[in-house]
Amino acid sequence: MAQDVIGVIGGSGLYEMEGMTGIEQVTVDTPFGRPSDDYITGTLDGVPVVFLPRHGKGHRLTPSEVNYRANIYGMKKLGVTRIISVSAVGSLREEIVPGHIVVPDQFIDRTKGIRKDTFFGNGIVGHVQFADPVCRELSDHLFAAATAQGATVHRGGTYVCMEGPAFSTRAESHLYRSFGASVIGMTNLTEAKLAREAEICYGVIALSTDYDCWHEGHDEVSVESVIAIIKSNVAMAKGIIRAAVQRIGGERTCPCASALQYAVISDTGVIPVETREGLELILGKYL
Ligand SMILES: CSC[C@H]1O[C@H](OP(=O)(O)O)[C@H](O)[C@@H]1O
Ligand SMILES: Nc1ncnc2[nH]cnc12
Repeated sequence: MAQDVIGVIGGSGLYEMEGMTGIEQVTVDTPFGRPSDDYITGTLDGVPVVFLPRHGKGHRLTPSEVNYRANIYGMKKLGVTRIISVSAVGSLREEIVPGHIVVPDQFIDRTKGIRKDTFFGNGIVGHVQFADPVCRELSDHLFAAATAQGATVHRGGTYVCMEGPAFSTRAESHLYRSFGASVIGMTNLTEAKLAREAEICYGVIALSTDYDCWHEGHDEVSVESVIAIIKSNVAMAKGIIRAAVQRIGGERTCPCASALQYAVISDTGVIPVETREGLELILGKYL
């Protein structure tokens, strides 16, 4: 596939991407195991796109079970340089009404170390910069695309990434509000870290589906209420993706493209052969 492929990771409620043409279902093997599902490759209004449902078709994988490393590695293998993540989130702020879109620019990590969130280890140590965890350029395009589609869009905001799968306690929900966080979900931080290590730009279209459990005037979050909001907004979300892929493209000038340049601290001589081979696609040019 030609360069400059856009990856779309569909979250809860988004298991396929309508409107793609020339589609192929591609099974990808990775040194990190199997991705959530086969990738769907093709074009969306002429733009090369690769689609992957994060939880697998039929929503088979919990947020902790998703093999994020395989998912991101597979995207890299298919030539993806930018990933649009589409996700459902709970709102932690009054003004982020269910049905609104948020394009977050920060994360707080409340995962529990169960998931693998780095390509490093097994004899190679590296530390990428992550102060700005999403790609600013890509996020600007996502904001513009969502606005052009008529959505109410909040630019920036902090996404709390919890482990799940149970939703938060009320005390936790209030705690996250006191942090100044905007939204809560269970997946995006892990993807953002791995995308950064794979030098892939990462940006998020988050659909606010509920007020979690802090809001006295609203029922606490349930799967039923989340799915109801997703269903009534899925056309808008797909419209935003279509509009976004038209805006994105060309040479990358952001720091994401060279995130690994100064990241590796290990002496190249000590890196085991199998580790080196497994990371050739991601790190080969630096080793
Ligand atoms: C169905 S509610 C909880 C579920 O929804 C979000 O999924 P995603 O981020 O893949 O859109 C959240 O992270 C949980 O996995
Ligand atoms: N309230 C919430 N907490 C965590 N993940 C969510 N996804 C959608 N709503 C959520």
